[in-house]
Amino acid sequence: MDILEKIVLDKRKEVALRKTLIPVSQLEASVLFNRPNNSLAVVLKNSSSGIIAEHKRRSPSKAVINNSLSVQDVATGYQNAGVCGMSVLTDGKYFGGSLDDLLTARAAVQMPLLRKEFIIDEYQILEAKAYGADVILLIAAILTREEIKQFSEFAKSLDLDVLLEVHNQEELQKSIMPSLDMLGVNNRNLKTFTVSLDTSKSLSALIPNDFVKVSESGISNIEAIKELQPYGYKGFLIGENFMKTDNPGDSATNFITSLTS
Ligand SMILES: O=C(O)c1ccccc1NCC(=O)[C@H](O)[C@H](O)COP(=O)(O)O
Repeated sequence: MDILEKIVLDKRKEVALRKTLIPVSQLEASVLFNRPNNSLAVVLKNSSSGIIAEHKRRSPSKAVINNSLSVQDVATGYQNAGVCGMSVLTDGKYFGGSLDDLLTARAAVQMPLLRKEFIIDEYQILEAKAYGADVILLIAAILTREEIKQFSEFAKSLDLDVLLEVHNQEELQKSIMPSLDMLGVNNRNLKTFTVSLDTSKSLSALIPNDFVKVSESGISNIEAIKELQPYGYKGFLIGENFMKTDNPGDSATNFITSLTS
């Protein structure tokens, strides 16, 4: 069983339990539920840096990255750095995150927030909206084409952006549909945990121009971004490279300054 299969197995149990604790009516009554969307896709289209900075305490590939920072400080630091949006990992078991992290980030900043989660049920999309997200992630490797269609259309009906993530050509080809805003190519091989920018490069030509292209994982220097920009990438999701430092906001500031100067 690979890591995604393990995560999904646990996620099904977790979501079943969460549904018994917080009914849909309570999520829909959240003050954030009617908040207008701040579109990450629109911000990325108009940005010269395209940085989406992630809050990531730990991961299956790297164990602990940084456990000692407040989400509020990280979010404020990223916003001050001028990133286009922030990704907040909300999975607890494998990444040490939570929906409260998303809520804390939402209270601290106005920029677009991505709920980084392993979505396998519409209920999690309602949670994303209720806790202040602007964007959801759908992972093609764990969903059928029918589920991608159902979940992305449901997200659009709630005024959320949709980032669809793929790892290979097969996942990409089954996923293309008009209810997606952004197509993300994940450079991390989830069987070996190795990262290669070649994944983003080789899939770029297969992504129709209607979608904002995002490259995810393993981006640790500005040279990587300069290498990917000619392939049409407008968004770059960076986690560990910022989170492994004592001050992710300052690290993002220095990164963006070198990239845009
Ligand atoms: O990061 C992992 O080890 C991981 C393992 C299994 C599933 C997903 C995983 N990561 C989620 C992400 O997509 C990354 O956190 C994100 O792209 C940032 O990556 P990085 O800049 O390499 O921290």
